[in-house]
Amino acid sequence: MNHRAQLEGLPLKDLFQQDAQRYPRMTLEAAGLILDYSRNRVTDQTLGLLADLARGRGLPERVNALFRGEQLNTTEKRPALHTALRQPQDQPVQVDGENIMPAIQATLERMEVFTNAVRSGEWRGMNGDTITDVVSIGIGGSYLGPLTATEALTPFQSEHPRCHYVANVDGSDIREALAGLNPATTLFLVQSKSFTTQETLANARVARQWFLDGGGTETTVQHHFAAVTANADRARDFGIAGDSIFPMWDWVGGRYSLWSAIGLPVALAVGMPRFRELLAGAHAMDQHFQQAPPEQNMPMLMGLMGLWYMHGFGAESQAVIPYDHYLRHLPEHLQQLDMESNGKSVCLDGSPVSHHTGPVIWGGPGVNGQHAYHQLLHQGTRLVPVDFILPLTSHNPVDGHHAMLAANCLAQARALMLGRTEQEVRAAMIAEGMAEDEAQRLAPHRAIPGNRPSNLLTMERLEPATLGALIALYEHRTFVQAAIWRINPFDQWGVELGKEIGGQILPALNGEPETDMTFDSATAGQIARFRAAQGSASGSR
Ligand SMILES: O=P(O)(O)OC[C@H]1O[C@](O)(CO)[C@@H](O)[C@@H]1O
Repeated sequence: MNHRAQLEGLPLKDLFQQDAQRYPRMTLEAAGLILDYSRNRVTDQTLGLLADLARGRGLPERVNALFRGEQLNTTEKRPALHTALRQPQDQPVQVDGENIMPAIQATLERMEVFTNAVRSGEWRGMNGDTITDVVSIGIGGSYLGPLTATEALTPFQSEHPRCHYVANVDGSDIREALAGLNPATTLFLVQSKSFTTQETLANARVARQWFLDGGGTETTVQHHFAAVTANADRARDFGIAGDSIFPMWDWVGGRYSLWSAIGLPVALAVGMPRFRELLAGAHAMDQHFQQAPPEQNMPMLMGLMGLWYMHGFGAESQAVIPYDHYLRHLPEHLQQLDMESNGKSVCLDGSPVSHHTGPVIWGGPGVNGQHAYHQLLHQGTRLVPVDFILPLTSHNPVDGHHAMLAANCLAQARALMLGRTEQEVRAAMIAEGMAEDEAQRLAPHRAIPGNRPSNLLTMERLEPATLGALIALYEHRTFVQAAIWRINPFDQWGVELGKEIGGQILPALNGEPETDMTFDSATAGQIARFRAAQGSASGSR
């Protein structure tokens, strides 16, 4: 009998009954985070087999290669050095024979000067006013990481500047963001590694026009626009002063760029010392990832158990459910991080993979989800492994709320694990006075299979360092799975085709006469429908 089949006969609740030490043994602490992985369908033997798999696949060597800056992004011939952005200056990292640490430190220092100037009120707007609001314009990795971190660190934010985010090329997004803002006291950060992203440039142009319409001039644009980009020439062409352009580098992937100057809105919101704590927390997780053996390595264990569920039990998704209001954007960030990284069908050598790759990542804040999708987690036909995340203390200890929140979180993990048999349900209903035949009829509906796995990640308090460690943990978890599958987690060619076709459709929607593209009948039909709607909308205005 194979190991997976053996586990079928060993439900989680029995594993707990047989072994009083299961919880302490399957609890691991690193970088301020505590992972309780005892409610997973694993035994010591499973974990040993998974660790053997990791070693057999050369995972520890791949991790060292990542940190050394080897060109792991083989299709774009680049290293992926987000870890260098958060490591101490005295440890050199070479890219093309050059130590990149001085450039990273110089950028952090420039961020510090800029952040201090804006936060202290020394940086003045066009009329000599201090900056009250910062609007970050960017999308994908130039948006989700900073948004997640800014929200997560709300308790550490000063009153000013307030941070706003615009990502979507939907007029409603920017219109809502600008409503109520004063052009004289607003600073825009145009965040784009490439400075070619259509959505970001379209929003930046609207912001610029809004500023000019609000009394700004081509000269005072300099006081109100800064950029973070690896393409400084294009930012300068947009009219942003060289002093206000912060660099990024080819060796930082968009979805791993929170730690670079893309984190500037976070630094503006919480101050540079807090931003440095975020980096330090991520670095602590990096060290753990590099140094701990697979059996005691948090990102490796999480990544390997994820593989176990996908390949052993057919799991297609992974839920991430933070029981913390301030972490409500984390699932969105992890969605991009994991799905843009590991949504791949070929191995590093170009051959097709022989199995599924990245799971669908989804989730939302607990307790809200309990009243929405948890029903499927408990009684649906699919196995969905869950990561619960719970800070042990609250920034807002309102009237016993935090104990209620924690009770719900622990209850979900326990209920998923225990379930309730038909027999138990029937006996309980009869004990409450229900007629036997009615209890018999209802029992299958009310029985809950249980044996559903979850991790519980806790931390003393959600603060910059623990947040840094948490996000780095998921970055490395993603890397672990990619390394075992031998896929490239650092490119994203799949998003290009949509961008290209969007570029062909836009002129047709705008009715540009030179459009000679022929489209399939569905696309052509929808273009005609869209154009007709614009015609009738302009007629009715
Ligand atoms: O920072 P940029 O170059 O504007 O790119 C934004 C995002 O677009 C993508 O290339 C594709 O969605 C992401 O990887 C990236 O984070």
